[in-house]
Amino acid sequence: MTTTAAAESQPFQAEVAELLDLMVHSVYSETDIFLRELISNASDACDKLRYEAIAHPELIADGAPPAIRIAPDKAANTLTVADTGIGMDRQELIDNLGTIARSGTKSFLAKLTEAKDGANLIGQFGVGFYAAFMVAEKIVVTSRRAGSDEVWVWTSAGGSGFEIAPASEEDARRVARGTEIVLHLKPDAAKYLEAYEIERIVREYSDNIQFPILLAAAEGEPRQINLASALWQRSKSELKPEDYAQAYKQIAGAFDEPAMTLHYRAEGRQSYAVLLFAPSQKAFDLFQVERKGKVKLYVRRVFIADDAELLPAYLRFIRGVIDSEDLPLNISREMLQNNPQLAQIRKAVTGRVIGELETIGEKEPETFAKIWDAFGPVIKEGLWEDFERREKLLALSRFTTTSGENRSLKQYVDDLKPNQTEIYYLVGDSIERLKSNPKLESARARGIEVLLLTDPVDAFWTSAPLDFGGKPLKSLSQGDVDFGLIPLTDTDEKKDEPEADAATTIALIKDALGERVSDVRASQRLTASASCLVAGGDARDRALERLLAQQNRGAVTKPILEVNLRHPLVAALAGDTAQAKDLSLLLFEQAQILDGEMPDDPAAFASRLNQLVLRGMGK
Ligand SMILES: Nc1ncnc2c1ncn2[C@@H]1O[C@H](COP(=O)(O)OP(=O)(O)OP(=O)(O)O)[C@@H](O)[C@H]1O
Repeated sequence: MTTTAAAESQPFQAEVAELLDLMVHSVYSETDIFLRELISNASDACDKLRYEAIAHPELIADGAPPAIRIAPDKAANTLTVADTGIGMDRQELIDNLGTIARSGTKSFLAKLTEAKDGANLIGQFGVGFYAAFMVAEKIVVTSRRAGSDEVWVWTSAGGSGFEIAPASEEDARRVARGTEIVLHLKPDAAKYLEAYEIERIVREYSDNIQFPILLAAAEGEPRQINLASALWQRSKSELKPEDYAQAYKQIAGAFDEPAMTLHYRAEGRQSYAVLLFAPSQKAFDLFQVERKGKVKLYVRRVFIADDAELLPAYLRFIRGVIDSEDLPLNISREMLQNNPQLAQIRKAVTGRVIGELETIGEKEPETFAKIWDAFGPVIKEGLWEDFERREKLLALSRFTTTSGENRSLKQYVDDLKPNQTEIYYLVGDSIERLKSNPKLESARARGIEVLLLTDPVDAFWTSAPLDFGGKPLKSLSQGDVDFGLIPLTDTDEKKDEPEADAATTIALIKDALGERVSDVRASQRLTASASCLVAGGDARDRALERLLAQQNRGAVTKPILEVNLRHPLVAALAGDTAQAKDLSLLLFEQAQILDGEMPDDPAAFASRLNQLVLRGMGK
């Protein structure tokens, strides 16, 4: 019995209350995961104790090895999961089991509300401990922080809050170190009291937990039901794909299958074991500002840190473990950043990951397409950040182009048109919009492939001068393009239409547009449309400018208006000086709209258009 005299009620943080409400009232098919989450927390707690004990060996002076104990009690209808790990003091119980200290919680909850089966999302987000409320109507957590005399009891039946109280003597005696979690099961969760069910779940989800998991059923001695070895230390030959899949799910807390598994041991100047995975599904927090990595650092099987920046930020979707034989165990988390040995490991492992992705790209294009689909926009951040590996990352990249999907630059270069010396691209918001962009017309008439780039990061990496295989990348909305030497394939291009008089027409338009543009010139890009806007040769691409302007970073420079001298509207302009100003403005505004921009004065645009239409109708 716990003493209730000093019990204190505390409310849950609003997000927790909302989450619990969702868990209790929605029917999730995969309730089994609650056990995985509790075991994973228990294992983390054992990891943390081992780490703290390096500097404070007195914490484990009792000699009790870290372990996890699962005890079903049919008579009491309770399931207990206990560990001899780090434990929690009063404040930690309040903070850790009453709040969710994670950015993105709000948007996650909104998604969870919409989703039919939230289990997958729960896995992505890791609601962790709270998953236990799917099967329990009441949870009692008794915990002793390692080295402390105090033991505290946290009790909650879900709802809006929990109680916190000091433990009774009896409870305190029982919990010598670590955390004991007692689940008072809901009537429909009685199956979790069966030893075979518990064993099944542990085998399925938690076999690779490093610490022994003991099952203490009513009859007989407690027995170990997991393998309790660090999988990454085992040799590849004894492991099956299922073992890896399970290790991935357990290490990453994920539900999907790994799309890439990389397991090796480096020997030489440094020895370390590497077990890394690429998920096949996107994590919800991939684009958060912190861009934190998720590869765990171990030193000789002892967990050291969750995010030791073992890979560059553009590989932050990779999950897994690196276990070093050489780093000092007492390396502080602060020292990790400047450690030269770690820098070497980082460099070598980054190279291996990229190499493995290359191999998958060549040998298993379908798997690679999955990885690229989920993480391409992240990998492309490397084109901007990792100068050293830019060439390799460009070779890895896949693009939607005017010729198809999932095209590599190698394929692009293999299919160059005669006399084509550049790789063309266009940056914009959506593939559909880009496909109808007039700037593609002349390229299309020559069968020239154009990369259609729609990820926000595309505007950035393309702003640096780049080439692939000696062919520079060139934007179709920036500077001059000259397709003159590339033969036409589309005979529709109106080569023999009469051209408007260039000098007069351009002078008229320039005069009409004044300060709106930096220049007006005859276009090489257009065949069917009348006009388009481009950036000057040394100005930023217009898509990047728009993006920066939206974030109030950098002013928008004046564009260049290109006109198609064979277009009847442009031809008409020179012959009708009375209407030249309206027609010029219309050419400018049309071009803005085609780029996804609003004309500066939409009402004036509409009225101008109406007048011209009426005139055309002879009214
Ligand atoms: N058995 C335990 N021993 C010690 N601390 C624990 C234990 N269980 C939970 N905690 C603490 O409570 C926190 C919240 O746990 P919870 O499972 O909700 O999320 P998490 O483990 O941080 O996230 P995730 O589930 O995504 O790994 C943990 O970070 C840990 O600090």
